[in-house]
Amino acid sequence: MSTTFFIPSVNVIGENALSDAVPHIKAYGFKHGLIVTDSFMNKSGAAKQVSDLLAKEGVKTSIYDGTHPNPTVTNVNDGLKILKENNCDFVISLGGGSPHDCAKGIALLASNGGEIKDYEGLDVPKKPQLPLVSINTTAGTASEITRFCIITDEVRHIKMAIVTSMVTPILSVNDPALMAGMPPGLTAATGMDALTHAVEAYVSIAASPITDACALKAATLIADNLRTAVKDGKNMVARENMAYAQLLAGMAFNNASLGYVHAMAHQLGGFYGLPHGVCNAVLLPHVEEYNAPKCAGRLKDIAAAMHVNVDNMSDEEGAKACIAAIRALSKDVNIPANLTELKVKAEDIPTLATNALKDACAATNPRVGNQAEVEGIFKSAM
Ligand SMILES: NC(=O)c1ccc[n+]([C@@H]2O[C@H](COP(=O)([O-])OP(=O)(O)OC[C@H]3O[C@@H](n4cnc5c(N)ncnc54)[C@H](O)[C@@H]3O)[C@@H](O)[C@H]2O)c1
Ligand SMILES: CCCCCCO
Ligand SMILES: [Fe+2]
Ligand SMILES: [Zn+2]
Repeated sequence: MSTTFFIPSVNVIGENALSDAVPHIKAYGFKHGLIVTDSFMNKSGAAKQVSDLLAKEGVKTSIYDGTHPNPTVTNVNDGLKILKENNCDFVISLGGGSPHDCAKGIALLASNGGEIKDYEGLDVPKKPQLPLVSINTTAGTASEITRFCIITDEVRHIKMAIVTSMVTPILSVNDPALMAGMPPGLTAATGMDALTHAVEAYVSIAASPITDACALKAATLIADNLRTAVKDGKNMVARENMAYAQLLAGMAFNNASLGYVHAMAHQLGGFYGLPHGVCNAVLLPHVEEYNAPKCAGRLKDIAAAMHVNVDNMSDEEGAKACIAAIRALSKDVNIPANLTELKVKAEDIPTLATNALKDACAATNPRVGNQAEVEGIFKSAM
């Protein structure tokens, strides 16, 4: 059976990526872009920096800066209104995963019409979204390159996964200078989200030689650079390596998908509005302990990529060493120790587990669990 490898056709990464991306954007010939961002990125002046760069090339911009962390259906509808009022012919997302996903929702409705919930699930939209240029400022969700769009339905308190190549941006920008201002907690959470993407993609039943290469390199770069990026956010070598790491991890999961960590983390995000990366980091060791009987050798490979000496270890020992390395990294970057610290309530676990088993990410987990087992994993993380 063949595999398909989805990524944007143009991806500008590293020092000066933002200014180096401008000629690519100009070449598309767009006239008026909607910048989709959040209030922090607007107040910090980043949105003005982007609009000024484009204005110099004769490209007009309008701004929607109402994106919430875990963007909502209302965010998408509010942004779409501004896009239509200004007759925008393309969309620019500026920020982390939340503005990227909000922008995907806006761009998708601009070309396909209807409501965002109409597109929940796999490959529903018939037409590509309005062209999207994604400028990334966290490292990261890799939403700036993926075919996933996660929108919170604030009425049903669930996160809808819209999975379609029709939401893939045409151009992604990863400039470490836009990431240098991330506080240590955000650097740690988004870095552990990227590690989760690499690990889940590598143990996924849909892994391929291409996604494996991306996942292992991502794990190495994260092991080598995340601690430094958290301790010294102005270390631009660490910031640039984390930008590459999260992009590689995104290339992996965009094509191998994910597993129970994300399926369960999405429920915590939808139910409690908890930060995505933190939920993943707390759940990751517990899910991989559950998965280990089915993918010990794969976890041993991840341990080796994270510079653990597994030469004389069995697969089972290597898997244990991998989970220990993940826990050590999590601790070193001050990720909360458990779900209790995140104020998750034990009485919610049955609902969280039911919804996690329905999440699109669950389908590629290497071990197939049932309600009781997934409840057990949540309980072990409390
Ligand atoms: N579509 C996908 O492929 C995909 C993958 C993983 C996660 N996600 C989604 O991404 C969202 C999480 O995104 P995130 O973790 O990037 O965070 P985020 O976009 O929610 O941003 C979190 C906070 O950090 C701030 N911030 C962003 N960049 C900053 C910077 N450079 N300096 C200082 N502050 C900055 C934002 O203003 C915001 O207040 C979740 O909704 C999750 O579901 C999507
Ligand atoms: C299959 C849905 C993938 C969602 C991206 C990570 O939040
Ligand atoms: Fe996710
Ligand atoms: Zn993620």
